[in-house]
Order: sequence, then structure tokens, then C-alpha cells
Amino acid sequence: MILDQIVSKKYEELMNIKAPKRSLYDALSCDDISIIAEIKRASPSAGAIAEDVDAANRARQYEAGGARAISVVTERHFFKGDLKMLQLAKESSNLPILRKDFMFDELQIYESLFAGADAVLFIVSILKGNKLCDLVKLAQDLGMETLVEVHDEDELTEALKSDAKAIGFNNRDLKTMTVDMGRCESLIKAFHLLEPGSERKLVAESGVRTKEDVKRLQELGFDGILIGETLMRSSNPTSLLKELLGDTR
Ligand SMILES: O=C(O)c1ccccc1NCC(=O)[C@H](O)[C@H](O)COP(=O)(O)O
Repeated sequence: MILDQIVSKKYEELMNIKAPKRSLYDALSCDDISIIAEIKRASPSAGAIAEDVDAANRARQYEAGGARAISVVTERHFFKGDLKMLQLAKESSNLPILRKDFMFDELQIYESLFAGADAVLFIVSILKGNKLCDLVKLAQDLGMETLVEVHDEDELTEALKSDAKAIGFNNRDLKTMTVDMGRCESLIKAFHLLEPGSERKLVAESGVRTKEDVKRLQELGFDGILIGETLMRSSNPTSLLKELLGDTR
């Protein structure tokens, strides 16, 4: 009986967390291109980037520079991240917060909700069978949005079976860690053939360094760009964001 009460209390709490929410989908629905600015302490390809980053301050700097959403890499082992960074970014900005991690278990979805994530990322290559669709549905049932990440056309076909409202094309090969900007170019063409007239939002991920890259991705039809390392290495991310966005607004 007491357990029932605890469970129903927790359920009420979960339902209260659902609203009000900040929408990644809306952030990607502007007339011009939106930058999702990433907070990432380290990565397998780069090693340590900014291990002592102040996530609260970074989030404020990103918002001031014109970012429309923030991605926080919470994975501990390879990226030295944690959920505290996500909570700090949420408290310190008005932007939708995306949790970027290796998500494969229902518990991680509830954990994301409690930490304040507005959206969660799923990587098709690590989710087998119906798992992707099930996790997307759970996240959306709990009021969060989803970005599903693909690296090739087979993964794209899998991603389109889910109800995700946004698809991310990652230029980084997860095995070799190398970045090929041509990857998202060919994938966006494949996407339009597979799902003409789609309402889904499209995000280019990884390897974006210059305002020319941003302009090119806008011309290709992307709604958003996820930028991590370039911003994390900058001591003035606000002005860097303004510079990157310069020719697009
Ligand atoms: O960043 C890595 O080295 C990495 C290696 C293996 C799997 C994922 C990895 N990164 C996650 C990301 O997708 C990026 O953090 C994100 O797209 C931003 O990329 P970048 O602007 O190149 O930092």
C-alpha cells in the first residue's frame, strides 16, 4: 500500500515536470538556421577539451551568442560529462536542453527527465530491433523531444521507422573518428527521396568549424547544426557564435 502511494506520488511528480517545456522542435523551426551549441569536456577524438568548464556560464554565453538550443554531453567515461552539467545549463539559460549520451535503457530516459532535459538523443547504431522506436515513444510520452542520430543510409531507414521529430546526420565515423562533411550532404539527399515533404527537422552534426561551413549547411537545407569542439575551444564563444551566424541572419 505504502509502495503504491510512493509510486503514484512519483508519477505525479513526473507529470508535473512535463510542463512547461522548451521545445527543440520549435528551436529548429525558424526561418534561418539554428545552432545547437554543445557543452563537452572531452571526447575520444580530441582527448581533453575543457575539463574545468563552468557549464552555467557556458550556457549563458551560448544563449547570448544566438544559439537556439544547448546540447550537453553527459557521458562520463569518454567525455568526462555528468548530469550536473545539464542541470546547470538548464538553470542558467532559457534554451531547450538536449541530453547527448549513449542512451539504451528506459532508466536513462527517466533520469534525463528528472535532470531537466527537454530532449534526448538516440544513436541508431547502438539500438537494435524495436528498441529505438520504444525509447523514442517513452521519451515523447514523458513530454521530451527526440533527436535520432544516423551515420549512413541504412541507419536513416531505421530512424524513419521511429516517430522522432528530428533527425541528426553525424559526419563523424564512430569507428575511425574521422569527420567527412560530405556525409551529411549525401544523407540529406537520401532523406528527401525516402520521405518527401517530411515535417521532420534535420540537423547536421560534427566537424563544423567556420562560417562558410554554416552557410553551406544552410544552403543544403539543414534546420540546425550541432557544434561542439569549435565552441568549446573558444575563450569567447558568444562572439564566435555571432561570427558563425553572421552570413545567415
Ligand atoms: O566527438 C567525438 O570524438 C566522438 C567520438 C565518438 C562518438 C561520438 C563523438 N562525439 C559526439 C558528437 O556527436 C559530437 O560531440 C557532436 O556532433 C559535436 O561534434 P564536434 O562539433 O565535432 O565537436
